[in-house]
Amino acid sequence: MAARTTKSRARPVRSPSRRSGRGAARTRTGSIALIRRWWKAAAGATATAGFAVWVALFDGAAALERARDEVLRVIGFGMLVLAGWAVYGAAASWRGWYLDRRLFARRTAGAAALGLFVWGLLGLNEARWAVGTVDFSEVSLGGRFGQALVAGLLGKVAWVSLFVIAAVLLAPGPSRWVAVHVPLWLQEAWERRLPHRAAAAVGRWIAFIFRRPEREEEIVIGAGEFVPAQAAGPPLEAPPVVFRPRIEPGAPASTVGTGAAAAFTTVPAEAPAPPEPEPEAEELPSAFAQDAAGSPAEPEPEEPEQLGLPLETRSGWHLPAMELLNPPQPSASRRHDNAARAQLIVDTLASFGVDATVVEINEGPTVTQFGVEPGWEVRYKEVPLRDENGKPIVGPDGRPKTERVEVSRTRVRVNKITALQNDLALALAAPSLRIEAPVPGRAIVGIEVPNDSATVVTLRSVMETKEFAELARKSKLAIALGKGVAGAPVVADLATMPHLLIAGATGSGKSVCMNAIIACIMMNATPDDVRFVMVDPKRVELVGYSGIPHMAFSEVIVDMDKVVGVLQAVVGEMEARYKKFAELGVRNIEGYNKHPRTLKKLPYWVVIIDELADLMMAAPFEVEKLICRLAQLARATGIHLIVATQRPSVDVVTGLIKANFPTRIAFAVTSQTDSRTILDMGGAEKLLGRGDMLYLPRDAGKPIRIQGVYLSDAEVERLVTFWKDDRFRSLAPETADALLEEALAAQNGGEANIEVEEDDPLVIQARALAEKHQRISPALLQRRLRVGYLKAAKILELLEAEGVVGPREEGDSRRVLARAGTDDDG
Ligand SMILES: Nc1ncnc2c1ncn2[C@@H]1O[C@H](COP(=O)(O)OP(=O)(O)OP(=O)(O)O)[C@@H](O)[C@H]1O
Repeated sequence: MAARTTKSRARPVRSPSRRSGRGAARTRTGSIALIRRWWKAAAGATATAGFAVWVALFDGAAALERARDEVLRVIGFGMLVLAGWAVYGAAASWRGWYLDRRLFARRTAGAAALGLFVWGLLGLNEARWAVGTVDFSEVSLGGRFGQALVAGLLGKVAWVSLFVIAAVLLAPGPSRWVAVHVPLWLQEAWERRLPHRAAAAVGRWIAFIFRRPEREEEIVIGAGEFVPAQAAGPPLEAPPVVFRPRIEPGAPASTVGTGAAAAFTTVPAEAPAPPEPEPEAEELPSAFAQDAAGSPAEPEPEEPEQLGLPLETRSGWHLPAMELLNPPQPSASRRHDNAARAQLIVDTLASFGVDATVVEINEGPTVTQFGVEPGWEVRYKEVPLRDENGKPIVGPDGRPKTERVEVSRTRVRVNKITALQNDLALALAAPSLRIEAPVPGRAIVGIEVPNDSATVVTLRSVMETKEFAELARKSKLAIALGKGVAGAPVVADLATMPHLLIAGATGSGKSVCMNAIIACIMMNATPDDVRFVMVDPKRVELVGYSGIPHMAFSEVIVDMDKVVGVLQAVVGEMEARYKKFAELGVRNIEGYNKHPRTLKKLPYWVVIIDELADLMMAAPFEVEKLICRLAQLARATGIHLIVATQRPSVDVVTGLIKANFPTRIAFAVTSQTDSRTILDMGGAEKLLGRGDMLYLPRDAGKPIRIQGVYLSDAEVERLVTFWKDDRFRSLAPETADALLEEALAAQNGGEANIEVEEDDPLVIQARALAEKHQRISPALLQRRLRVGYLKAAKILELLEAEGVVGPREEGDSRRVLARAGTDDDG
């Protein structure tokens, strides 16, 4: 302050010289001021002009657009949230909400959470809109910020939590109500099995999408002729639909009955087509017909590989190409409506008070399996309604009002469904129906309903599947059996079976099955790998194979006299193999073939007997003994038996034979007893014939239903021609005929040693038998006198010498000459 006073006092002091030149100085100062003013005016004018030019050149609209786009890109329509918050802030200050600090804090936090939740919701929405240069499909309606709010799983969890927080803070009352009631709703939904059903439906839907095998082209047997090939039909059924009864099965008895009857009238069930006559062998589909009309003799292998196996083996053998077999043909479209049949099944069950739903439909080549899930058996009770004083409430009609209350809830028993088998067959108008309860490994009951037309499963269609290819790579004895009820291929390894018993009524498909097994092996194994021993008493089925290099003995055995010798020869081979194994210290054929000291690999032997009943008639004791011996011991030596019979009675398929053949195939049989004889359980009597079979694998508790593969005679012929080709002549391995001759000689030698005296008690009994019969045969003596074939033949020779019986006639039987009996048992 003092300094400022000093300064102001000092200012008036001026130099005398300055005072003296005041006029000139004033003139100079005025011109400088003028220059300065001009300069300022010029600068101002220049700046104004520059600004005017800049304004003239500047594109304000574009800049604004850029700014708007940038804002939209970053916050998107989240600006609405910002606006909402601003409105909330204005309202809070206007209304003085901030005065109640706790309420204000809660509401503010709630508004913030709600705003962020809405912003996240916008961030989830990647709309196909664009504003200016902003594409919302890239940045979302919530802009980048909205997108960031819901990024990743954690972001989404946090976003959902924001909603909960907002709801709790802004609406605590309703939130509490929801929190109390939602668990109750969930509990009820759980009790009604809604989540289970939803999960099952989703699971089935996924399974339906991913599991369904590709529709293979197939051939269809139509009404007496093969239906011409058609393009693949419509999808078998819509994605999983659960069929529920249209009537209430759990309702009190009174509601069932009229309800069921009413429901049946509306079911648009289609009447199944009338049974179609058997196709004639000549009337084969296009591919088959081509064969009949003289197909090219033998197609040259085009593919270098088949099933991943080299077509040419090291020893010079060639394996036949797949083209030798008939290609799969497209299947015909079905006329039946599976959805209607499923509805009919649940309605029929419901009409008998059985609650069930069809949860799965599997259409196979011959039958369609409806997977039925048993429902609940609910018991109700009528309880009188009472007012708050405990008095019964009376209705307008004067009767006490009642309420229906659930008393108990139990699962429907499976045998309630199986007991309705005939009623279901009636409702579906199905010729026969089989129920598999439960389907192994599944929580459903399988109701198998025949299709209106069967589809032929060609051998090639199963051999070309990856299941078969995988097995064939591991085993030379891989077999394509057919397709299951859901159309999945079924393959098996004969080496692990290790023996197979096939039984079924005549015309059910046994021979086709055996031919398919043989063909399958012939397609994949050379004579160095596998050899066949074939016994065909019927002289029709297997004789066509004679001459192929796979035969262990050069002929197919048709003569019953040789059967015992053949079986003994096979036993001899088995024993010889065991000796070889012992020398090398190995335990089985695999060990022997891999052993470094093995000079020549041993081939597998497959012994095929077409009619066991004929063998058992000819020499029951020897045949049973030898077959059981082989079945028990031959497996390790690589000898496997396939035995077929059309007489599945206990005298043919004896307990001993059954015990030694754990793997069995039952074709259609006439009675449940026959089915029990083969499989130890019923079911085969319900089969439809023509390749429809039940396959009981070794360790399985239950058989699998399969439509067996079909092999035409022309295919067999082509295969046989292939293997009989001259180019293989030099390679043909030695047969084991010497072994057979040795066995037969031993059998004959044994015959020479059998002494039969005239006063032998057996001869006396034979004479007594002759008195009772008009004809007599060795088989009769074998059965009645319990002797072997050779002894029986010797006794008959003695009786012939005595003139009691005549000479041997057709079928080994002899006429009784000494006197005429009463019955014709021979
Ligand atoms: N897998 C199959 N697919 C379609 N049709 C088949 C199948 N198997 C057999 N068939 C039909 O059934 C008919 C009889 O079959 P097959 O000759 O194999 O019966 P079988 O049981 O051996 O009779 P038999 O004991 O009298 O010899 C065949 O001609 C064929 O038309």
